[in-house]
Amino acid sequence: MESGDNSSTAELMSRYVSLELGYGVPKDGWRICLAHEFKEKRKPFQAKDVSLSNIVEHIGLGVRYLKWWYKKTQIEKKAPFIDMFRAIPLRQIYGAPLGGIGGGTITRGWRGEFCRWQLNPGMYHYKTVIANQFTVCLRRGGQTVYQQVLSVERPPTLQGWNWGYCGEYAFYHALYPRAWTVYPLPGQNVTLTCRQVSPVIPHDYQDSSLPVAVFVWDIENKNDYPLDVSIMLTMVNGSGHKDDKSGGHWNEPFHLEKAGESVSGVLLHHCTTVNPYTLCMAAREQSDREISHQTAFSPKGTCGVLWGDLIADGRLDSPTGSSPPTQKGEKVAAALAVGCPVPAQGHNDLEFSLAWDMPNITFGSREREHVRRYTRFFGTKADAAPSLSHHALTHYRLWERSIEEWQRPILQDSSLPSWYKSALFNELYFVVDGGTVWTELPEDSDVSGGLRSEDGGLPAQPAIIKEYGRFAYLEGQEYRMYNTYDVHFYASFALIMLWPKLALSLQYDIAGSVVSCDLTERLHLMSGRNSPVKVKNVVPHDIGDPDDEPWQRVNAYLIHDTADWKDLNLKFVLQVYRDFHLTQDTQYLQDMWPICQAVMESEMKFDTDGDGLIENSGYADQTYDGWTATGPSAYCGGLWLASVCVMCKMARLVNNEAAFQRFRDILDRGSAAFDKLLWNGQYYNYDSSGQDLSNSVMSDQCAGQWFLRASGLGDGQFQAFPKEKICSALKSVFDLNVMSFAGGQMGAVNGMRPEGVPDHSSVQSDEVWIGVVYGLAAIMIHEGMLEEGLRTAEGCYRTVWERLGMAFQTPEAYCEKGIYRSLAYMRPLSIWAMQLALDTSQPRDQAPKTTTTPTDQAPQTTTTIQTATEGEPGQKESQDQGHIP
Ligand SMILES: CC(C)CCC[C@@H](C)[C@H]1CC[C@H]2[C@@H]3CC=C4C[C@@H](O[C@@H]5O[C@H](CO)[C@@H](O)[C@H](O)[C@H]5O)CC[C@]4(C)[C@H]3CC[C@]12C
Repeated sequence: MESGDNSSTAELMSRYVSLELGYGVPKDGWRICLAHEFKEKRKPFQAKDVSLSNIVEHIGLGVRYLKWWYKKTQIEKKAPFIDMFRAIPLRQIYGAPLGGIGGGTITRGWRGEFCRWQLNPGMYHYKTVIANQFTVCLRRGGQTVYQQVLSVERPPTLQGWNWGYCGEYAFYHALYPRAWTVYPLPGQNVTLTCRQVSPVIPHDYQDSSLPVAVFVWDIENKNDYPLDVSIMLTMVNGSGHKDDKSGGHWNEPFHLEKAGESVSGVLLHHCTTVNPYTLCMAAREQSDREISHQTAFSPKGTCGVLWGDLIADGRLDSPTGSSPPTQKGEKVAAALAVGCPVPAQGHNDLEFSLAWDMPNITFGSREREHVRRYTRFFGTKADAAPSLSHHALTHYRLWERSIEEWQRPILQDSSLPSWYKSALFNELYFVVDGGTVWTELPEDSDVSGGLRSEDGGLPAQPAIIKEYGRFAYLEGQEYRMYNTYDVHFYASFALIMLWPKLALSLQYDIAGSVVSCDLTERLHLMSGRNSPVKVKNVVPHDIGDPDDEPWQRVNAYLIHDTADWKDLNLKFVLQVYRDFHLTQDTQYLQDMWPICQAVMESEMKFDTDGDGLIENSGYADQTYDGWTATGPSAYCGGLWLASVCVMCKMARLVNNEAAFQRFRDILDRGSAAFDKLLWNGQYYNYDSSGQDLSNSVMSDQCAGQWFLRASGLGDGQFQAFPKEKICSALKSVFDLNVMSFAGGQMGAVNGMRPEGVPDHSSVQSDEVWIGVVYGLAAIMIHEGMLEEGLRTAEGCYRTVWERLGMAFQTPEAYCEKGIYRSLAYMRPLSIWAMQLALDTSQPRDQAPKTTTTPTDQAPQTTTTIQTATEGEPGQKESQDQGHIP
């Protein structure tokens, strides 16, 4: 296996002309020269990309969607949860987002721009605010010798500033949740390294919730004379939205001293009627640092006055007091400068923080007010920006230590390739930048669906949600539904391994929704039929649209009636047991067991012929919602058998012998039917319809086995599939879907014909789903096919991050040529399943121990996974065998 392989990084860095490597920049990560241009420019999937036969098949949906879209956008004046007519065009600009989990995000581009905003929960606004910049000022002997905006842009506005930093001199390096930009200053013998740190810390449920980030500027002076160096941060009050001009915004300087540490800066009060917030830039006071500010300036025209102010003496001179509120139509900005001396041939550094305090939020319906998680530590009064900044500036070194301890075992593992290390950490951006919200559970809310624990239901306020809050993230920035469950199945590995309490909290919410119903009838666009929004005892598709009232109104998705989807209930059962296996939380298992029984009972109706195996219903009734399955299928049938298998396991754990016997019998009969109806000697057929394409090779055919393995099952007593058949199926997928597709360089196509041509029969069978590919790679690793697994996943990483310029916006899908679908998508978080597979399948003394503890009671940084596989008794295994009282 290659280690430290950077062949394609070489392409991304080919225009870099300097030899400088910056200060403290790690070896592994995603690295790109600021002058790089991606050659390939892909387009979003549109109706015109649909083949004639698929147009004919989807004509009804197309017409119904158009009517629905018109009503939504033109009459209700709302944004559709999926806007098929206004896909986000590809901008190959994004870098690591700023901020912790669930407090809103501001994404910076890899060239330093502030360009993607999610301050209103779940709602994205893509706009580069050009006045938001860092500027450097170098002074020698009391004279300014160099002043430069650290941006390669040359905008038509702000002409009084010195733009156009030469991109060939600088590079960006992301290893999320940190990122570095290295700027050698041409002709100055000075190199600046900006390190961006966000508090995204596994097993930490406090600082990880904070809406803050820190920028540490390291200044290296290679001259044999000293310099005075100032860095200025300019920020507009707002996000480039039309609200910025709505009037009433105002700024004020602040100073806060606490526990012997002082910070000062500027507060930018953004006084909108909906979700007002305060943005705050600050710096820590130290003896040889000079902090100065400009409370307010107008970010239009040349802005030469501000520029001249800094150039004069390396500091800013502001009028005292706060600025008057803006007039309608007017924008305001503020600036903060920090300066320090840098000795000859020496170093110094400057620290800035950026915080945004929006403690109370409403979603699109404006029906309820929610409070964000961080208010537990910083209050709900909307006055927390100074203390958030103080906390960030005095704690970021601790955060970094925790991040380093967590990442170190993986980064130092020389058996792992460099691209994988980048993929693993950088894909994690979506936990934060997935429109994520993390709120407190309101005192009056009842997640039990009305059936109280004393009646055998869930607690109204489950302890996990009470203590750790409520968590939701979008299916994708373009597919605006929270916690889309069929997709979360893949992505959930990141949460359960890194923030297991959030994973369990989400499960309690889903469980609550299972026992609830909303019998309002509505039109489902694919079938054209009316049916209820949500019926009882089935898992919802999603927990709602942030532009409506999530948790309150679930199932924003109305393409299909998902009450009849075959995968959702099974994915709940599989996650429950995997989560229990990884956390050993017996209360969780006890609470979820009746819900698992209920959803399995609902699922039984899909076994219409009583052979122990469920059947698909002849439409796209599962996560591949554009790919029809008829009769027993490899995907849903496999998930079913795996679920029945874990029901056996859980029945044993809860000491329910009758349930064990029942599920054991189903497993025996179902396995035989699965084998008979789907096994073709080499792999499991896509479905058993007997139609022309039913023997397509599906890359995801072993998803059930994947979850069994991730749960320490799949062998011995709790086995659902013969090992040799799984291995043969994976080999077929590798040979056909991976190696016979796009020269083996783009991951695995969803569906492949046995003769080696992609299955073009549906709009999704010839797509590559990046999250599915990472999951497939995980199964391969579990089954001992490490080389193949890495090779498979590498194709996706290199395609997305190095070829297509989709860093920090990994899409759901791409085709071999030309198009992609749904940018910034949840599913690719499944890369963490690869890490789980590596952790559990490597010899124990060499395994990088990186994931979760069984109890996870206290915030931790580095952790150890303690799992054992079935038939390989260990301490954990003996725990699993024990009954739960
Ligand atoms: C008459 C016209 C000229 C032709 C119109 C054809 C189109 C109406 C359809 C062709 C392709 C369809 C889309 C394919 C994929 C979709 C994704 C889906 O949402 C989520 O997708 C995930 C899979 O990627 C799934 O796992 C999640 O659970 C879903 O939430 C929503 C539908 C659609 C956009 C689909 C809609 C119709 C077409 C554009």
